[in-house]
Amino acid sequence: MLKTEGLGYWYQDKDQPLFQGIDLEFDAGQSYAILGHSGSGKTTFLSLIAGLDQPKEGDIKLNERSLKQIGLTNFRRHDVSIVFQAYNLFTYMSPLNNLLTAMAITDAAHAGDKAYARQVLSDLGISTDLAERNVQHLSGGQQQRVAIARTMCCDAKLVVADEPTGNLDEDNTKEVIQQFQKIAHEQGKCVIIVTHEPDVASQCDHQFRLENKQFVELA
Ligand SMILES: Nc1ncnc2c1ncn2[C@@H]1O[C@H](COP(=O)(O)OP(=O)(O)OP(=O)(O)O)[C@@H](O)[C@H]1O
Repeated sequence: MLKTEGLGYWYQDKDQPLFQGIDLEFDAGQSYAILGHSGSGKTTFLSLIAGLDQPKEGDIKLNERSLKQIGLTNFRRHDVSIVFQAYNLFTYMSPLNNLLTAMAITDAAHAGDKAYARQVLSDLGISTDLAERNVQHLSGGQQQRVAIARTMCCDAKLVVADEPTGNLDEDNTKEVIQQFQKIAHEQGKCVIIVTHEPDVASQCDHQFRLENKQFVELA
């Protein structure tokens, strides 16, 4: 589904590329973890496949179409959904309105469907009562579940997450990873997660480590 071809990136003020010549394939219905030491370039890689930045070398293709051909704005709106460590919800809105807004912005099939949004939230343990409160009244674990619900109710087939469990305790981490597995296995989406935590990575279907400018697949 998503392919990188000879992908390379470097920041102008650095004399070395972060990675170069990267050929990877990510399939629908599968989850992938990207590990690597701090500063190795994991977030940079994620920002390229999320269409937030452009490669210096090589190409990224979604279903054989280059992101350049799709157009980054179009790609970001319809094809990719991002989950951040800091949740990045609209903090002045309720969980329900966060989902409705995301569905409207991305022209999702369920746009405007309040009952559907409530059901997705409820499946993730966000009660009808919580769904109507301001998100700032929710715990970190609950806010991350709202962020995941937002991803689930949008139609983007690619889901990328940057340290999604970085702020969560053990129980919430387990819950969140289970939800990502559901997104991959039940919704048939391609899930790519950057994480520092080997325990989190080992629950994904595939693991890569970014080291020495290359991605090495772990057994
Ligand atoms: N906008 C930028 N300009 C210049 N250098 C940058 C920029 N963003 C990141 N870097 C540098 O690029 C390298 C890779 O950063 P990146 O955030 O991708 O690493 P990471 O593996 O995600 O790190 P961490 O695990 O600590 O989040 C680091 O040395 C970082 O300082």
